[in-house]
Order: sequence, then C-alpha cells, then structure tokens
Amino acid sequence: MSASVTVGVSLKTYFGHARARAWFAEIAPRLRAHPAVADGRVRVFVIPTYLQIADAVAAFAGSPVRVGAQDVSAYPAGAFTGEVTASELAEVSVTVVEIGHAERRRLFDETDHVTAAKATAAVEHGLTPVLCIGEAEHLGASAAALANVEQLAVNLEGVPTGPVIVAYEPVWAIGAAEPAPDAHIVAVCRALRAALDADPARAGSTVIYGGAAGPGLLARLDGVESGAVDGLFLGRFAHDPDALLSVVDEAAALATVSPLTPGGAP
Ligand SMILES: O=C(CO)COP(=O)(O)O
Repeated sequence: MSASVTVGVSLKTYFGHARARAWFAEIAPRLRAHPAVADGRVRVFVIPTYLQIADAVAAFAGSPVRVGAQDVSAYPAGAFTGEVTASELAEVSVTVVEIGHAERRRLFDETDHVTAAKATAAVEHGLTPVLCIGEAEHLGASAAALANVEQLAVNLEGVPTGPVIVAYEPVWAIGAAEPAPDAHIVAVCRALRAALDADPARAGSTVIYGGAAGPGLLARLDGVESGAVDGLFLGRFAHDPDALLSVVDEAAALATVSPLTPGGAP
C-alpha cells in the first residue's frame, strides 16, 4: 500500500440535519484520537450535504479531517441561481469537492464536458477535485481499464495543473450488496495510476475505489497487489461509526510510512 492511505466518505443525502450532526459528534473525537489520522498516514475526508458543511467544519476543526462538498458550480459568482461557487466553498473551509458522481451523471445529465468545467473551477480556487469515474456496464477488467483511462482523460481536459483524487466507482457496484471483484478493482486502479503518473500536471494525485466498499476490502485489495489502490470512498458502509473506524484501522495497518516522519512522502 502507499505511504498514506485515503479514506473518504460521502453522506449523499442519506442523513437529515440532526442525524448528520450526531454522526459528526460521534466520529470527530474518534478520528481526532486516531494516531494514524493525526500523523497523516490515513487521510480522511467527509462529504456531507451543503447544508451540513458548517456543522462538519466545526466538528472537525483542529483535526486533519477534510470537509468536502458533493458538487460545485462550473460558473463564477453572479447570476447563476441555485448554484454554489467554488470560491464560496473555499471561503467556508471546504478543501475537496466531489465531481461527476454517477448519480449526478445519470439523474442530472452531467456530461464529461460539465465535469471538466467543474473540475477546472475547483482547481482554480484551490479545491481538490474528487473526480468520480466508472464504467456503466459490466466489462472485463482490461476493457474497463481502457474505458476508465479514456474517461479520465476527457474529464481532465483543460483542467489546470494540480493533484486530483480519482474515485473509481463502477456504476454497477454503487448501491450494490458487494463491491466489484478485487482483481477488477486492482486492474482498473493500476491503469488509472499509470495514466496519472504519465502526466506531470497530475503529480500528487491519488486513486481510490468506491462502490459498496466497507471493512475488509482494503486488506483484500492489498493482498491482490500492494499499492495499486490508494484508498476507499465509502457510502453506506460508513454510516455505522464502528465500520468507518474499522476501515481507518485497516488503512493504518497498510500505510507503510508516515508522511510526517523523515523519509515519508510529502
Ligand atoms: O457512491 C458511492 C460513494 O460515492 C458508493 O456508495 P455505496 O458504498 O453506498 O455503494
């Protein structure tokens, strides 16, 4: 596994306001007290709804846990009713923004062109895009790898230099009972990592997997090929705080070097 391992959570719109606040109140002290989170071996981000962002920022203040948004406007400030700009998100301490989730592509007609425009707005305002890509149909691992590398290129077209978090989420695994097969995940993530490594504009980028991800998966993926996947993007299986903390423990066991110790990654 990598020097540091990323564990991201999207709450989608599963939680109402009160439940989100209760969840933040339960997990924030546990993450703050976790040595691998404190020293950067495990990098956690949490993406609640827009209306829950202020509470999340307050709950995680003073800890390395980053707070994100589930979408961002491709437009600047101005006459764009209903949008939330990258500049305002940055102003309220959001540092990562999810872009192009399969649900947004399917239900809100977001095209690759739109996601590239949103990623551009994010990078221009110092926000790290969590760029979600993934094949819609069941494909073999090598065909899926090819399709995802192509989708990544289109989604990054014109996006200014800067690291991105690529969230590989096969559409058919989102909301499913089980994640994609381990070898499939490893093959696609390895191809995405190679594509990012070949592009100096994306230095420092990471590749994480989402789609029914939960406890046990990171260790299994590491068993297939150590270091092919930089972490997980959790949905439903983070609702239980114990399950989230158990994924963080697994990530800690796989993170080989602390970024904050000599010889660690920056
Ligand atoms: O879409 C996802 C995370 O963004 C995955 O959701 P589930 O883990 O609930 O399938």
